Amino acid sequence: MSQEIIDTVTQYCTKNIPVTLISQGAEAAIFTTPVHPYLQNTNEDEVYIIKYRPSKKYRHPTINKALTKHRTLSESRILAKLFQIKGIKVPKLIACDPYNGYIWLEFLGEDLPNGFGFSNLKNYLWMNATDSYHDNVKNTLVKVGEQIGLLHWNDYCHGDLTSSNIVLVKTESGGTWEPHLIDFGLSSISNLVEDKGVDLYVLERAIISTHSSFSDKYNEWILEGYSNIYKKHGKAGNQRLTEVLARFADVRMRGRKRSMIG
Ligand SMILES: Nc1ncnc2c1ncn2[C@@H]1O[C@H](COP(=O)(O)OP(=O)(O)OP(=O)(O)O)[C@@H](O)[C@H]1O
Repeated sequence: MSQEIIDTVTQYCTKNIPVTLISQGAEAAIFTTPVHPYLQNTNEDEVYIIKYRPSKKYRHPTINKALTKHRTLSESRILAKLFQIKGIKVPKLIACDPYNGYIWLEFLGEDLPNGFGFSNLKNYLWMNATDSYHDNVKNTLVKVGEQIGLLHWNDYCHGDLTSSNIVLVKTESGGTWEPHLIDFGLSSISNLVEDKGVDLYVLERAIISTHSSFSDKYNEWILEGYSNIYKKHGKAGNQRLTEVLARFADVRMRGRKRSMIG
């Protein structure tokens, strides 16, 4: 399966654009390339992301085409709009070919020291497991909450908010990390508290499942950052925050009941 996808992408990109597969999920295959699609590269160390949505064998070709186009366009539109919103950090959209299912993006993140892997939130928390309550960890998690708060305040919902979909980028000074959100394949524009509550619940579950010993504190810090954003908007902000948090508690309760009943 993988080789077939690599061949398709290699052929599409031509030999002028070398690609390396770095991840293959349920929806898409992710490649890196040193080549920008329409600018002359000035820096040989540049890396870009190519996200390709392969067609599914079990789907009718017409449905495949329609879904590929719809999902590729939807993710690109949301990324382009989010990039315009002050404070929200997402990868830059560089190019999009909705008919063939390709998105070209800015590459974010780096390898963490000591073999802890790529700098997503999940690996970062593993890296800090021996000093979990350090101020740096708190600052990072509060900033994660702020990113989600900004997203929700602007009525966007992520739809797949796991700790792997939060990439940490080192600040210029090198001492701290700036969380960026990636993978908007399931995202939507939504003012429903239900969608926001589900986003918060999905991330809470992701943190509990991979970092259970410290998850209470971690989730508290994320909510602290989230609340900071809403509280900046005075009475209206506080009211909307109360509604989202109430629904979040409700979603959590439903989740518990479901796992008890099975
Ligand atoms: N802009 C980016 N910069 C750096 N790495 C990225 C970027 N976009 C994606 N990746 C890497 O590729 C992985 C998969 O990307 P993404 O989540 O967008 O694809 P996906 O197919 O929807 O994934 P999945 O099906 O696993 O949810 C990410 O977890 C990340 O490691």
